[in-house]
Amino acid sequence: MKVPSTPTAAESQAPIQPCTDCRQIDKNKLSPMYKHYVEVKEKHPHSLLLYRCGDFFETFFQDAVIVSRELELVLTSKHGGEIGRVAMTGVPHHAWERYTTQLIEKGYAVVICDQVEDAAVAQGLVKREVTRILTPGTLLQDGMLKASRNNYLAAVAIAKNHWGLAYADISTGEFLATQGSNLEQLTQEILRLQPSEVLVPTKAPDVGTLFRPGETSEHIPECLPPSFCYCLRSQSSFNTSEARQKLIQKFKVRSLEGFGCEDLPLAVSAAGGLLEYIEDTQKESDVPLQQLRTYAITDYLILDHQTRRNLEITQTVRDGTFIGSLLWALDKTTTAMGSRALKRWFLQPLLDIKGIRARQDTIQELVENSSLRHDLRQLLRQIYDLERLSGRAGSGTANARDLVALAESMLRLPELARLVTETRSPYLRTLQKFPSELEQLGHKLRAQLVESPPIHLTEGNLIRPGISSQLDERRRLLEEDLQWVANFEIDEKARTGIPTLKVGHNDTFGYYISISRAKADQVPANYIRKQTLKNEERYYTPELKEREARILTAEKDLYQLEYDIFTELRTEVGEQADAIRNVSRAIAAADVLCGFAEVAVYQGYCRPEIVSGREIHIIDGRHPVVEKSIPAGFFVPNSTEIGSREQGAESRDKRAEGAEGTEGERATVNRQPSTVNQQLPTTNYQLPTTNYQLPDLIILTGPNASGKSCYLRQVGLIQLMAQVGSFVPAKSAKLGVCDRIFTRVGAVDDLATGQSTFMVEMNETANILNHASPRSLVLLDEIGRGTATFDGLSIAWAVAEYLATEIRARTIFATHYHELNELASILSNVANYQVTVKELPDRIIFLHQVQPGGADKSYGIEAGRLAGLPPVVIQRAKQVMTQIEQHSKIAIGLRKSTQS
Ligand SMILES: Nc1ncnc2c1ncn2[C@@H]1O[C@H](COP(=O)(O)OP(=O)(O)OP(=O)(O)O)[C@@H](O)[C@H]1O
Repeated sequence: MKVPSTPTAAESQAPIQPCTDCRQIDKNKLSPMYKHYVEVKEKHPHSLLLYRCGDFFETFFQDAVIVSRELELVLTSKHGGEIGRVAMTGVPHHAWERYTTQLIEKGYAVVICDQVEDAAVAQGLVKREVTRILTPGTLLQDGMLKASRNNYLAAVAIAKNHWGLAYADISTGEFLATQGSNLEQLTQEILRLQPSEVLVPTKAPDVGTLFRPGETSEHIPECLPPSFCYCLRSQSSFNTSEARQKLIQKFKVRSLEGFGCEDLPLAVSAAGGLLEYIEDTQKESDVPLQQLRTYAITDYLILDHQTRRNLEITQTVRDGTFIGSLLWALDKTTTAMGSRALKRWFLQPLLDIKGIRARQDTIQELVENSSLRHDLRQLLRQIYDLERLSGRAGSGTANARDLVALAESMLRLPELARLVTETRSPYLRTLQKFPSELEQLGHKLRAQLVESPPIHLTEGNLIRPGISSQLDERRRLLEEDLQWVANFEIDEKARTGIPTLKVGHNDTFGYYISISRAKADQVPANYIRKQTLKNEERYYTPELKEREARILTAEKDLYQLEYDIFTELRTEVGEQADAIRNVSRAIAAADVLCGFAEVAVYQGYCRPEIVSGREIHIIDGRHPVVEKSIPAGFFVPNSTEIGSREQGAESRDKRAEGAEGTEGERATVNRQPSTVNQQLPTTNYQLPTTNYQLPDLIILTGPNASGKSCYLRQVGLIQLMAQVGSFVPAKSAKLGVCDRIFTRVGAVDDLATGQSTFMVEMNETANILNHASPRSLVLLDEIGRGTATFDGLSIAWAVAEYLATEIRARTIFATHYHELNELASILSNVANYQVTVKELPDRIIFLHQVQPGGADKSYGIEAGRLAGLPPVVIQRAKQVMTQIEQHSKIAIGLRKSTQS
């Protein structure tokens, strides 16, 4: 048991509560180590400072309070000089990465202040320096990053309604920038990227503050969603001309024209601000970034945050899990690079038909050539994360295991090239050639590094024999000394006649002669006692001590030499980082396409024909996730036909090109409901007189749980997958390229912004009506259900009418308002479809078949019965329904219309 030490005079006068804030204290009242701690902390007031003390990284004062709370560690205290006790908590030095990762995931920045000299030889206070600054967006360490996810650092520059955005993943080197003129777009872009940290320029004095997700500040512009980490940066680092200069210097170019951002001042400003931050945080390492790429948001299919969420691309809506998401069903990649690329592709689907076809051609070749696909997947499995490994080499943070993994992967490249020699498709052809220097480098690394090196770089055992004569010579001398120690044991056993005598070693006491206590009286006179244990006495002799000193020095020199050879190799790899990353991009793409081909074969997907028209023509489509989640053969396929190119659109195009066209082509048609139902509204819109081959808008009705939402999402997912380049779950498909996909599916209260379910629904609907075009695909599920029935029906009617006539977006509108079926008789580009059920006397059977025509019942009460509502409630609901059906005006109207 540890006996508490008697307090010194200073301690007994000190306040009982330990000091938990070092900002206001007199530093001169601190002992030297704490004084140094406070000085370092003053330079990094917004980060948690982990300060190396022996075998621990300690935190003190306010940081100790935070760290103990966040990591659930015991908060203790320690005497800190005249000031008295200081709050303290710490983590073992070998586990710092694990604890730091937890802190960073919680949105903190961490500064590591390590010992930079050997404590054993230090004169006075051990020298310590800041060796790393870790923030959520600037991580490079393998253990801190998720292999299948990019870790983006973003920077924004906002000027009134205009904005610039730059983002980089410093672990993979991607660096991109864009500019726009609508702040809502910036919000959506941030939501798409899900950055780990966003830099915001500010004039406020509190530069450096890191706001954790959910924390608010007047300095964070309102358009930036609160769920991210924001770091305030000085405005000066975002100054456009300085930013421009910084980019020019970094990439050694004359102008930014080649990057496509010479005329995008806000994009340049954000990119410059981002670069400066990387330089500030990565003090010792020069992070290799790829050249800046500029993009426009409109270069890709636009999916807003709600749509990505509703289509459950990366996680499910219900519980936010990966299992059950689209990527769960489709990710058959075998490398971390491929898995990240797949995610990126889904967040930026293509508009360019040629680009889509290039991906399709590759998948097709891999589908047709199954042995190639199989061999390729086998080979890719042996390739490590070249993208991140080369980044770590370039920034000087790679360890020897990283370089061995790099070497093994680079040595697979010739095999990869041989495998694809005969291939025709674009993505495989790029693998046919790779720079020969990479293979040579792979050979060199394999020849020089041992097969399984340790993680630490300063403990030797990194370099193979025969690489450096100097190294070999030192190893030989060290070996001799170690042999001397072994012989010394044998000799001493013989000399003393103690057969159990042993020569041992530990880090604290060095070499010693161990003798059991029973034989202690037999030790020779020249043995000097070193340590007494329960059953053992430990001794040394002057000659053993001398040998120990020699061994220590030899080891130190040897390790240093190995380290130097290693860092030379690492620098050489770093110089090839760009070339390695080019290869890794090609490998990642091939991996994604191989995975798509694999899914296509095993799930029976087809190659969709991508056309320039507006049609969405799917024969026997399936929902890729639902079909995987239910027993094979149980999913009922359904077809979809919407959005043919009507002649009116052609004449509109001609008008746009300057040809004649008159309003005469338009007429008010079918403005009365076809039935004589005066309860239903007429339309105020005009439609082209020409006949539509396919409807633009489908009203989809059907009972609860019949499969409406599933069908709706299935169409969205098929379109999305097709624009990513994947094959799709259908018998066949002919799809026009969409500019945007919108979904409005089952809203939930947005408690964070204080919006009700209905307001969320209306906001989302307004967004769709304000941005959709005839090229968009709009999927609406139960619009208007969050308010009173008649308000809801009226809104649903007006929204459907507006989409079909004013916007003419391809739309599927699932609803329980059967009254909307009337629209089809008023508007020629609207059609009714229903999901069918079979009605038996005592129950209904879900057929999940989508067929022409409108449903007239929702069987909601039946759904309630199946869900287990008490029979008395079901009975009462039936009575109420009968009453409503008899007396509701709309119901009366509908009855009249069917009778007439
Ligand atoms: N085509 C299909 N084949 C087989 N099962 C299906 C099909 N479509 C849907 N299902 C199953 O039916 C369930 C209910 O489907 P869904 O949620 O789409 O119904 P819904 O009509 O939207 O219901 P509600 O109107 O109550 O929201 C799904 O979870 C799925 O398991």
